[in-house]
Amino acid sequence: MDSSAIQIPSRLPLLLVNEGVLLPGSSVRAVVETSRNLQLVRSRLLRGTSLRSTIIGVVPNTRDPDTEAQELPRLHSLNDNNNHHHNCDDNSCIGCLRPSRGLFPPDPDFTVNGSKVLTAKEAINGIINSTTWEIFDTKTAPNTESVYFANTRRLSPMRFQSLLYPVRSLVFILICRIGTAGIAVQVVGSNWPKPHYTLLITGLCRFHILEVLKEKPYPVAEVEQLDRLEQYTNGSDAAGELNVLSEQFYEYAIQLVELLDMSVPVVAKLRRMLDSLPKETLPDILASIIRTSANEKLQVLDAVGLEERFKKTIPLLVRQIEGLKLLKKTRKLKLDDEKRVVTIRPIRRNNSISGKRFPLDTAEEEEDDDVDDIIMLEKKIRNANIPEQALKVCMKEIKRLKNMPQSMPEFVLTRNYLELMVELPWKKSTSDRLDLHAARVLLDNDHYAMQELKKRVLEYLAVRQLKNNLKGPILCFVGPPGVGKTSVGRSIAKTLGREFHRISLGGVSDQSYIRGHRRTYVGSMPGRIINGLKSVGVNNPVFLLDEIDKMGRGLQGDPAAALLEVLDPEQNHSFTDHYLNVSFDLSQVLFIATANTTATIPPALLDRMELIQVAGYMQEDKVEIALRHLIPKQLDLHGLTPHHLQIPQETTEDIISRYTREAGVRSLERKIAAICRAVAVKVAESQHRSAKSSHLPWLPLTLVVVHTCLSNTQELSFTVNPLIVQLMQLELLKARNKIMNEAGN
Ligand SMILES: Nc1ncnc2c1ncn2[C@@H]1O[C@H](COP(=O)(O)OP(=O)(O)OP(=O)(O)O)[C@@H](O)[C@H]1O
Repeated sequence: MDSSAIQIPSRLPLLLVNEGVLLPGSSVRAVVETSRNLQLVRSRLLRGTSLRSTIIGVVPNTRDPDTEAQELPRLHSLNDNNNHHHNCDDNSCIGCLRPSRGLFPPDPDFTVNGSKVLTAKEAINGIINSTTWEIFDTKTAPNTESVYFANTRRLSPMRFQSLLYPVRSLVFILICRIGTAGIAVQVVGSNWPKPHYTLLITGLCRFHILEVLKEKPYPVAEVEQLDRLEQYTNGSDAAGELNVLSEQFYEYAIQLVELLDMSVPVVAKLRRMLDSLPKETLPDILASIIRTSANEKLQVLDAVGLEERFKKTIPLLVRQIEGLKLLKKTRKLKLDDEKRVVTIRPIRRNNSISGKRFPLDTAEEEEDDDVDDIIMLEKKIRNANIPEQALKVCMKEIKRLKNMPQSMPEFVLTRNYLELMVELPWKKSTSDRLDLHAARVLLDNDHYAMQELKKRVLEYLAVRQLKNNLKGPILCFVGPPGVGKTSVGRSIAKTLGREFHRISLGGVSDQSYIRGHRRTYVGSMPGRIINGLKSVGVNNPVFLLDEIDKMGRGLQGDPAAALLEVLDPEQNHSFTDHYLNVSFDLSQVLFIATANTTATIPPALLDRMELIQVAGYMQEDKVEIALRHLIPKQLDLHGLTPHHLQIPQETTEDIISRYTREAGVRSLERKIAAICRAVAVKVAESQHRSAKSSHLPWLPLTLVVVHTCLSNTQELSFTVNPLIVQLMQLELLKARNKIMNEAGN
């Protein structure tokens, strides 16, 4: 920005900023939430209509008081006698430099000259170096009139010295009165958590406060614009040195840019700026770009003289260049080390991958890892036995992935898709164990009764044994809840030695549940069939489509229609999931469906299935099922053994007749589980005692217990290990009484 062309108003409203330093030619965001600053935004920036009204003076390192009642920090402490920060009786002391930037509290980190008492020479050198200090003769004339050298920057060093030498007992006070005039290019307001504005301000030029005109509702000051071109070009003495400095600075700036990655747009822009902008503006711009502390920026801001500004920024620039060089070197060493150690990863960067390098941060490392990952993924795809058509699609996607920046959301989507493709069991299957005799034994062991169903299942298995690739009917078990339809499905998988996967269809009303979403959807996923195949890891599992009669039909398509394709042996060898978008052969999958009724199954679906009715059980069947299957199963599930709990046949009958009313045995199983839980608690409590009293003989004790674990308080009899009885205090009492009575009789 050519500051010579800028003419700022002579009166500027002041924005007091405690954090951040705005340098001419750069932009900062400032949060405005204090009283005077808020007033400035509201009455000046938001109301003003002209371009001039958007120009404000930004005074750095100055805290605006929270309320208007509090006093404004001194922006211009010309008449301050008390600022002398120590009582100096030393005759050799001609003055003190207060290391504050003039405003309160003093900034302890500001160490231009330190807070020490200066010798005359030091003081003069200090003053000559800085063009922004004020000199007070505190003893002779402590008032504003005494500010004789207020605007010292215009004085040549020689003249300055001659003015200083005759003066004794001076106090030098460094006052921050340099600010940056800036244009507020954006104002964003919010009321949460409290009213505040965020301003985006672009710096125009430095200014110098001459006088604060008013303090309320916001400070306005008479200012003098500082950055003017004639200041740079005039003064032929300095021009030679200035030229050298500016050339030197330019070279360093070029060096810095060369260390950065030109493919990053901001860097390319900076490179162009270096050539097109007047060299005088570069220190400010670069100081705001490179890594500098707030204090360093303040020092650059204070350096009104161009020579001084170059001198202040060159070391900062050099420091940044050295830092970048070191970073590059260490990164290179690290890469070399990796190459040496990991010999199995010879290709670190595929030529076809457009390398986007960000040497300033860790992006490069991350990207390298990513490139490795993609190469690994490609390898996995090639080894995954994927059919030709699907492989083509995968390779196309891999190609896209390589050219895609990893920050793109699609990168993750494509990667997930490819990982699914790798994981799918395209050609992986288990070999069937088709031994009819063993199958019969297994089915009998797992399930009592169900003769009709078992017969049909065995027939089905027999046909499969004879004809291996049977495009068989889909079995559908229909019967009331809890009659063992699901568990027979599981047994069939076990008999065949296949993986088992249950897909619950109850309440499903969206066809994407079966067939997946198209990948264009946000959060798209494959359907349950493909998901199931991925989780079992083989292409010939037993899929149990549970509750097929309870599918709904919603706005998102009919899931039953999607199932038609899945269940039709003529079609399902090329089932296409929307997410996958390539066909998958489902012909090896054994589908079994279950339903409570056929009334709600769509006819087209019904037509594709062979129905096997499973009737409800009689009381005797239930007792047998409980004794043979449910009680041992529940004991096992609760970590109990018959040593802990025995439920006699009469009790089981009692539970069935008094506590359950159902066609199946699910409720019966729940009651048995409730009893097991109650006993399990006692067993757990007795564990520490059991070690001591394990020698106790088993007593065949019939105990009458009122089991609260059952829903009402009918009396049931169980045979429980006396060890547990000991802990069931109430019950124990009753048991003792009973034994006593029996003994008495
Ligand atoms: N004949 C049987 N032999 C052994 N256990 C059985 C028998 N019938 C049912 N069960 C048991 O009953 C419980 C419930 O069975 P399952 O969940 O298979 O019922 P379902 O008919 O699928 O019910 P729903 O229609 O509600 O899904 C299971 O623990 C199962 O082992």
